[in-house]
Amino acid sequence: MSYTIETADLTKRFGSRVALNNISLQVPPGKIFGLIGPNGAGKTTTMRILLDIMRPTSGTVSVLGTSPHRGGVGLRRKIGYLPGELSLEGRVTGHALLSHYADLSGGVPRADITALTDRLDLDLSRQVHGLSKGNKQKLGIVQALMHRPPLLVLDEPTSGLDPLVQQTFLELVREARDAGQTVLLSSHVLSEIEQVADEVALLRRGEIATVSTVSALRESATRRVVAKLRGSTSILDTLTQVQGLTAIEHQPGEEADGVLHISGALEGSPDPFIKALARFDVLDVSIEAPNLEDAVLGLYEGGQTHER
Ligand SMILES: Nc1ncnc2c1ncn2[C@@H]1O[C@H](COP(=O)(O)OP(=O)(O)OP(=O)(O)O)[C@@H](O)[C@H]1O
Repeated sequence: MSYTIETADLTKRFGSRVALNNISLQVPPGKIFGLIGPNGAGKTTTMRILLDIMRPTSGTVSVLGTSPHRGGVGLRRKIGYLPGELSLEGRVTGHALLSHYADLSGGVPRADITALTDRLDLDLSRQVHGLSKGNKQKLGIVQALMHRPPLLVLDEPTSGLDPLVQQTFLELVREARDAGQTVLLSSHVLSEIEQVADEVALLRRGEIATVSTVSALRESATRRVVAKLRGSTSILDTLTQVQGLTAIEHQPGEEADGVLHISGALEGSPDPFIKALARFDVLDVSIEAPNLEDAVLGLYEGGQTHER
C-alpha cells in the first residue's frame, strides 16, 4: 500500500532538546488520522516538517509520494494547511484574504467558498484583525478546505470553536474523507476528534506511544457497570469469575432483604457479564459508554503498543 504520508525514524532536535524522536508514521489514503498528545508532544513539529516549514534533523518523510523538501509549490497546492498558531492581523477583509489564498491555490469557484462560509456562519465582509478567535479559526478552516486538496493537515482545528461549530467542522472533515481526501488532524484531547478519526497516533514527549484505530481503543477501554440484583452474596462469587470485570464493589440496597447494589469496571465484551447476571433476578443494570479519554491516559502512562 502506498501511504499518503509516511515518515521513517523522523527526528527533530532544537539544540539539545529532542522534539521528535524516531517517529515512524503511516497515514493511509482516504482516511482521517488523528495526532493526539499533550502540549509539547511534537504534533506541530511533525506537521511543520510535512509542510517543509521545518526540516528534520534525520529520518525520511514522504507526502503524496514526494519529499516535502523537493515537492515545491506543486506539492504545497495539494495540501490544505491550518496552522496551530493562526495569526490573522491584516487590515483586509475575509473576502480579500480568501481571494488571495484562492489565487495561490490556482483558483477556487466562488460558490465553493460561499458554501463553506454559510455552513460555518462566517461573515467575510469584516476586517480579519477584528474577528474573534473562533471566527479567525473559521477563516483558517475555509482557507484550508476551499480548494478541495487531496490532503488536509489541520493543527488543533477545533481550538476556539463553540460546540455547534465544532460539529459542523467535523461534518466537513467527514465529507472531505468521503470525497477521497486524506485528513491529518491534531488535538490535545481525543474527545474532540474521536467521532471522526479512523485511526489515531498518540504522541508523548516526541515519541509515538501507540497507533490504534478508534474502534480498537473503544474495545480496550473500561466501562463502568452498575447492577441491582436480588439474591444472596453468592452473586459476588459468580461475578468475580466474570472475564474482564474488576473493581467489584457491593452494598446492600435500601429495599427489602436480599437486594445488592453492585458496581465494577468492565473491559472488553460485555457478553460474559450479561450472561453471569442472567442467572440472577436483575432489577436494574447499566453499562456506561467507554471513556476513551481514560483509555488514552492509560496508554500515555503505559508502554509502547502498535495495533492496526
Ligand atoms: N522553534 C523551536 N525552537 C525550540 N524548541 C522548539 C521549537 N519548536 C518546538 N520546540 C519544542 O519541541 C517540542 C515539541 O513542540 P511542538 O510544538 O511540536 O508540540 P505540540 O505537540 O504541537 O504542542 P502544543 O499542543 O503545545 O502545540 C516542545 O518541547 C517545544 O518546546
